Amino acid sequence: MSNLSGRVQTVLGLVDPEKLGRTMTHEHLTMTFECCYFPPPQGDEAVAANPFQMQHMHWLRQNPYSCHENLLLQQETDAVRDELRVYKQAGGGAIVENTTTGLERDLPTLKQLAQDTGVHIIAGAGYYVDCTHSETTKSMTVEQLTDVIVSEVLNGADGTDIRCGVIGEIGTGWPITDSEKRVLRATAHAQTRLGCPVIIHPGRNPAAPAEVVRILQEAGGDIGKTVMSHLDRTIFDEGELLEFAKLGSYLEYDLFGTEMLNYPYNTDIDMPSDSQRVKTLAFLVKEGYEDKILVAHDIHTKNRLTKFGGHGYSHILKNIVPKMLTRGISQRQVDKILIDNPKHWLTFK
Ligand SMILES: CCC(=O)NCCS(=O)(=O)O
Repeated sequence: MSNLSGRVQTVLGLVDPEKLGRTMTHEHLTMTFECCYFPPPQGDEAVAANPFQMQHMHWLRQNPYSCHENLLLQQETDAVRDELRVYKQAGGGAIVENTTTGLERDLPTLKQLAQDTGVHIIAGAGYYVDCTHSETTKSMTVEQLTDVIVSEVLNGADGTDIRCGVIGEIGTGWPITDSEKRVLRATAHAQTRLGCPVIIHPGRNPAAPAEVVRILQEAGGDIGKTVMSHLDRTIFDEGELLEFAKLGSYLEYDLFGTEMLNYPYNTDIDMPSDSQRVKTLAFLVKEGYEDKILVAHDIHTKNRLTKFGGHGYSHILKNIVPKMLTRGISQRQVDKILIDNPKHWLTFK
């Protein structure tokens, strides 16, 4: 048994899982999303170049990826620090920071934020989607990728001694590329060696989550200790959702606060509203999946910070939980979703 067993690994070291409290399992505190820049609608170039004005707030919410400056969350560490203090006051205890290689992960900043705010921060190991894989990453074998991921958890990442406490978010697209498949296999191998939590970013297709699970399973991964992120923009049909849920992963609704008409990365997708998300959670609870649900905001652009008129990291605690309680989800079930499920997922075997 390793010294990680039965513990959660934060950027400040190992902690007793009981200490986490309410946990958002999919956030970003410092990163860049330049890899996913999407050109603005024709005629909107001037707004995109000068977005942070009151009269442009609605445009920015509808077109968050069409403005370079909005994608640079790493410029807002002071605002994020203030927000984490608000999150703590609102009853938050921990945050899983999902920034992996390809998104400019910054572990020293995460460590400083944890020290400054008292919020437990758990950092992510591994690689984001294919378009961010370097030539070196693309040329690595599964064994080499596994060694890197294991080392990020056991020794520290990016030349620091700051250790990651989860693998992910591991990025995959649709269809899943060869390089992404190698990273998935390495993730499963590393998970077998470490007994650690894994979290996946699936492609934007209803078949994508199950295909990822198939690849992980074939490589020996522990699906019961794996989170499937972004289900809110991926699986819409209730029957398909229940089919996927049967595979045994955690089911994460992590885009709370995101409401947009035209989702640029796949215009066939209708991004749900927060009310629709709550309805889906109530459905999953009714179907017996209360032990498998996780929630978060996945803040990854500036406009979602309260400094820029956004909902911030406390939106779920302040606004969504009261709504859940009026839609058939009990306080005990809310506590499972916010406290118990994250704790069980994050604890090393
Ligand atoms: C890095 C943040 C991220 O990948 N978020 C998911 C965005 S989306 O695929 O749901 O649009």
